[in-house]
This record gives sequence, structure tokens and C-alpha cells, in this order.
Amino acid sequence: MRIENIELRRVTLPLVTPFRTSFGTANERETTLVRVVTANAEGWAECAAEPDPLYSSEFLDGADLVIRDHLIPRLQALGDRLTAEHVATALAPVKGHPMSKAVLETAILDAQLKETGVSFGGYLGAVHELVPAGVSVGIMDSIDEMLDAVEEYLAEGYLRIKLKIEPGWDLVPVRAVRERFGDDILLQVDANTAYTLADARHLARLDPFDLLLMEQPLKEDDILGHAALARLITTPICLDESIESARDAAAAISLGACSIINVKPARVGGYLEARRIHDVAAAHGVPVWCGGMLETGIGRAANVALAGLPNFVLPGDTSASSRYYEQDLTEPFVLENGHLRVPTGPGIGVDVLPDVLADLTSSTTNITF
Ligand SMILES: CSCC[C@@H](NC(=O)CCC(=O)O)C(=O)O
Ligand SMILES: [Mg+2]
Repeated sequence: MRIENIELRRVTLPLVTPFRTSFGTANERETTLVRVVTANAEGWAECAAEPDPLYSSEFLDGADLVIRDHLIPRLQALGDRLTAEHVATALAPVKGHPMSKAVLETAILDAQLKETGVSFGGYLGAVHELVPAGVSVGIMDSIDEMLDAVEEYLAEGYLRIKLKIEPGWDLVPVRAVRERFGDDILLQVDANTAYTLADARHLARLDPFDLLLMEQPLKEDDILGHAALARLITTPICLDESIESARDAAAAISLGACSIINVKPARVGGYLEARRIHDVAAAHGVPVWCGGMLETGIGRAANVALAGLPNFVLPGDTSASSRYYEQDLTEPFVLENGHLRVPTGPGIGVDVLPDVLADLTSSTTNITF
């Protein structure tokens, strides 16, 4: 595929409500969009890196620099040999930076699929037309405020509730949700690495609440700690930040560090590695679900397609656009009986709204090939 140019575009979208996790509070989503232009198509993707290196070591300004100065030159060196399937190998000499690599691979894949008229779901192997939607509920100032939010999401039709937790906000909110909404709703928690193995006895006090899973309780590099914790609690452990590759997934599963995996294409370098993780997990009988990084409709479209693969058996953080945005960069994703519809058009199957894009763009960098 011959790329004519790649455009990096910084955009900022206000969030409908602040989103607080154990590592901070977000009031807006700032991201870098990548547009890959060929003679016959343009591919789009968004970078999941946050402005600050708090979810992982990547951060947005660093991603821009790595993309511009260290990754794109390696893609230019491929010339006409460049296809989406070549990207990971071409970028492998650059250590780390999976989110920067993912946004390039995804935008190139989108352009490639638009040229060939194949959808993301068709290319990745989606077997479902609709995928079940869960929703992530942030840490809030009061239990009542959190319960009101959960009530609203359940009324909208979300099929699974995920509560962000941290020391001091864990047992009480979980107990409150169970007491208010009963034992039948699918409920899970996400600690974003906020605990240590010394908290095992405390975390075991969540066991009676029949949670679907406990996501990333310990530090991202503490695989053995998660394996030890798994022997001390009955709630299934799900890993997020710890899994950056199919190799990580195989090791974590083999060591008993997790029995469920949150698959985030951005965290693992792109959708091709995400599919490999899906396949490794399936081979071990380990279910996966699609995680989220507050994607706009651009990234959301690709995530929903991925969530259509057969081993994505748990509702993902694939919420409707309205969970985060008053105005999305694409036509909004809306719930249909608690599900999102997998786009069927070529590539990601959604179009960026030009007027909205222009309004939200703060800078543009163009790199010719
Ligand atoms: C800003 S928090 C992003 C990472 C977090 N993501 C979510 O909680 C879901 C966000 C979403 O709905 O996209 C996670 O650790 O799983
Ligand atoms: Mg998580």
C-alpha cells in the first residue's frame, strides 16, 4: 500500500462528567488522531495515551514525538511493501510504546481495509453483529452519588457494572450496589494497581459479593503477586495493565495470575496482537472482554468490531458514546437492548464528522511519505 501522507491531529473532547480512578480524575479526553492518506482511502485511528503517564508509562506528548521521530521513519523505509501486517515487525526495534505503535497500525489497517472494502469485524473474525455493553463507574464523592449513577446506567440498559475501587472505596460501594440492586446484576471492580499483596485479607472481604472479577488489583509488573493473591481470594482475577502481549498473556495464565483478561488493543500494540491474545486465552479456556480508554467513536468502532470475536464472552467497557461525550467525533454509538452494533462498512465503518473535528482540533502535523 502506498501512503501519501500521515496527519497527526490533537483534539480535546469534554467529558459529560468527571471520571475518577485510583490514579486520578479526568474531566476531558485529549488525544492524538492519526489520519493515513493513500490515493484511494484515508484511515483513522486514535491514540489511547493519556496526557499524563499515570495509567501506563506512555503519555500523549511523548507518543507524538515517538510516532513522528522514531516510528514513522521506520514505516517510510518499507516503501510500497508497507501493509498493516508489516507494521509490528517494522516497529519492533523500538522498545515499548505500544499505544504509539497501535495507533499507527490501526490507521494503516483502516486505510487498507477501506481500499479493499473489508470491514474491521470481517477482517478480525467477528462472529456477532451485536456485542453486550458494560459500563465503568468512577470513584465518586458519595455512595449516594454512585448509586444514582448506577441506577441511571442500569435504566439505560447496560448489562454489566464495573466499579472503580481504591483503598477506602471498595467494600462499602460494592456492598451498597448489592444491597440496592440485588445479586443478579453483573458486577465487577477495577483497582488499577492500587493494592498490594499485603491487602489480600482485605480484598478477600469482597468474595461474598459474587463479583464477576477483580481487575488489576496489584502493580502491573507483579505477576507472581497476582498468582499468590489468586490462591487467597475466590473472586476471579482479571489482568489489564499487566498484559502487553500474547506472550504476557500466556505467562500470566500459566502462572495462575489471572483467569480472565481485559483486552485493550491500544495497550498491546494494536488489533493484530489483541487478536493473538484472544486466541491464546481461548486456547487456555480463559474468557476475555474488550477494555476501553474512553475512545471516541473512531476507536470505539474498532473496539466493538474486536468485541465481536468468539472468546469475547463477557460484556466489555464498550459503552455508548453518551457515557462520556455530549458530542462524539462520529455519529454516536447508541445502546440497543444493552448492546452495541458492530459496524459493517469498510474499515472501521464510521466517518469522522468534519465540522466537529475542526471545532475540537488544537494542532495538526502533516508528514509526507
Ligand atoms: C482513564 S481510565 C482508562 C483505563 C480504564 N478504563 C475503564 O475503566 C473504561 C473506560 C471506558 O469506558 O472506555 C481501565 O483501567 O480499564
Ligand atoms: Mg482496567
